[in-house]
Amino acid sequence: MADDLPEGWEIRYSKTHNGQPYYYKMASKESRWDKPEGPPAGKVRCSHLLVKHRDSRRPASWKDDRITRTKDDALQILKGHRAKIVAGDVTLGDLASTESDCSSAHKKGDLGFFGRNQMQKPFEEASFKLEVGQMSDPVFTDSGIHIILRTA
Ligand SMILES: O=C(N[C@H](Cc1nc2ccccc2[nH]1)C(=O)O)c1cc2ccccc2s1
Repeated sequence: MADDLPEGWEIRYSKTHNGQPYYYKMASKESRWDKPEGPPAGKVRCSHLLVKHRDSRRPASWKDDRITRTKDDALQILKGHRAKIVAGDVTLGDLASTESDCSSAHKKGDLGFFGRNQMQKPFEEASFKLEVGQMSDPVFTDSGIHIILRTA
């Protein structure tokens, strides 16, 4: 699909090879038959670990059908998780698998690629500020409190 090409690339159709599709990058005047790799233009890929609390939009998860912890307790728990990741004791993905209150826990917290206007604004803003490989500070959304890792 041409709508998931990396920044600056476009799909064209060969005039000399039976209309065969090829890929062209205007800036470098590069052309190639195989589809270029890389994040789709304007999108990021992130994983996250979510700790919900009693004021969350949906105070329930695969882990807990009634979440009653306070927002402050959720923040302390999340800071504890973040410290373990920063210390290198565990990866965000592995910790998300057991500790995240988001259903993405079953995919090590991976949310896939997303563009702007797809996630709650605080989550989007934090995600688009991250460099690949960087982890956020705690981010507050209506769902709860997140740490976000940009993976692509
Ligand atoms: O909204 C979701 N899950 C909610 C919690 C939640 N709220 C979020 C807000 C922003 C980003 C991720 C978020 N996850 C739930 O389980 O109550 C999503 C789950 C998944 C799973 C795979 C890919 C995307 C998503 S978005």
